[in-house]
Amino acid sequence: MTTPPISRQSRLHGLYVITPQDAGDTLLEQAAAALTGGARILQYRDKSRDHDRRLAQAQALCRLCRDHQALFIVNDDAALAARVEADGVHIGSDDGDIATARALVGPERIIGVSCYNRLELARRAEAAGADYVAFGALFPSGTKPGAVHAPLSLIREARQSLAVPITAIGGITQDNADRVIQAGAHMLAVIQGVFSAPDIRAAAADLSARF
Ligand SMILES: Cc1ncc(COP(=O)(O)OP(=O)(O)O)c(N)n1
Ligand SMILES: Cc1ncsc1CCOP(=O)(O)O
Ligand SMILES: [Mg+2]
Repeated sequence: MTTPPISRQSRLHGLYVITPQDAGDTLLEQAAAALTGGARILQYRDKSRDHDRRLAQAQALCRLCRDHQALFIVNDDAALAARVEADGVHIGSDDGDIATARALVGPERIIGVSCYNRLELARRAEAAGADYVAFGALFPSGTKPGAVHAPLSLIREARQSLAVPITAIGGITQDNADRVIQAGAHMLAVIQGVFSAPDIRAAAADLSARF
């Protein structure tokens, strides 16, 4: 009897790093450091409209994640996720609906959905086929200063009422990570707390060790 393959969905746990917009030529080097440190999931988040560059960077990051046995998620763009054969896509309220994303990425890939500070959005996302939900910003975020605030109590409440894995995002650092995990988050999504650290690999290793 052959062992069934481990699903992507079962790997939604641990440090989830998101690439910084300003990485420039060092994008791959920075991503490699975070993955070497232990990040289990990496999201390509690029708000530019440079299609060719986005495609090339997504392809390169996808290969890098495969080499590190990490999941690769594309932000906002389900068509790009499908094109580069990423493990999934992350969508928010401006990025189309779950049914459209599912039609683009197919039944097996991961769809993550931003639910901000609203549990009812998460319940609806779960019912519509989301594979994980994200709440935040838990703490003030230098990357997204205008992000709506989600309290830690929401993570606790969500953990009791949802079946899908929960990601926390927004201002997560080595100083507050333990509280977020204790509240019930399966994943910590982090940009500056890893990529603005003096030693990216060490910051990722420290945060990964909290799980
Ligand atoms: C893991 C994760 N959680 C939340 C977000 C935010 O998504 P969205 O609300 O669509 O905002 P942008 O990131 O697109 O500016 C995310 N990207 N990843
Ligand atoms: C994309 C996003 N959505 C809510 S906060 C945030 C930014 C997270 O970045 P950081 O970890 O630097 O606060
Ligand atoms: Mg988005």
